[in-house]
Amino acid sequence: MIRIDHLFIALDDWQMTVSLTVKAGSFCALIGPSGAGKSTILNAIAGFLPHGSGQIFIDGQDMAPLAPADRPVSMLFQDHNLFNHMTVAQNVALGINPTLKLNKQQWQKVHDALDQVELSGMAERLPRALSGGQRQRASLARAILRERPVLLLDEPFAALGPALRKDMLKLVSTLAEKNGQTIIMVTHHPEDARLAADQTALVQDGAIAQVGPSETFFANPTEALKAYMG
Ligand SMILES: Nc1ncnc2c1ncn2[C@@H]1O[C@H](COP(=O)(O)OP(=O)(O)OP(=O)(O)O)[C@@H](O)[C@H]1O
Repeated sequence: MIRIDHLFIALDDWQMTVSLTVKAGSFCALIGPSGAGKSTILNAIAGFLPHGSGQIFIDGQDMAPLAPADRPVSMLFQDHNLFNHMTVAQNVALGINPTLKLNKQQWQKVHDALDQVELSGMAERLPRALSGGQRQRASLARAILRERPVLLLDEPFAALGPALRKDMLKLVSTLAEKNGQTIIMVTHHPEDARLAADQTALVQDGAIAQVGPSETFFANPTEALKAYMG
């Protein structure tokens, strides 16, 4: 379980205070206007942002003393996930060992992960020889391979067309379920939340304006959600 408890963050003159609980193994979508603080929440969980008061717990463990690399978290961004000078397999292998010194068994894991995202035929290609969707699948393979209990997705499929985005959402949900991972995903598409998320939270002006199970969330909109949805 992820528990964010009265987390306070100040960035210049912008401030945010957030509390949010995400059940272990579930999928939470963060929606909301630009600049509301969605990415800031993910960055705080990943340890990229120092925070003031408040706490973040993952499976009961306080994240405060842990450096980003030691947190039980993998993060996937909209782009810039892959190194252009490395092959797809090498990029995925970074998830196991940043020095790329892998034994035979570990390389097998890399190829198994590529298999899971249906990229096994492209292991030796450079990222530039992949489509946008294939690149995101390679990034996803690396995130899965790291076997961290929490997967943070920051608009990972925003650049993809609607059909491909839907496919990627299904893929990420299926793989996370199989691997028992908890997901928090930032999206600008409420339909993505409806489709894939167990729980949705509306982030607005540095606070959670509405949160609940996705099936009832959109059926019972607050004024804030009505305004966001237009
Ligand atoms: N390093 C920083 N220094 C100062 N202010 C920042 C910094 N990073 C973000 N902010 C501000 O914090 C606020 C929240 O930003 P954040 O990126 O979390 O929003 P968001 O909801 O993810 O927006 P978007 O949907 O546009 O990506 C914004 O007002 C932004 O300008």
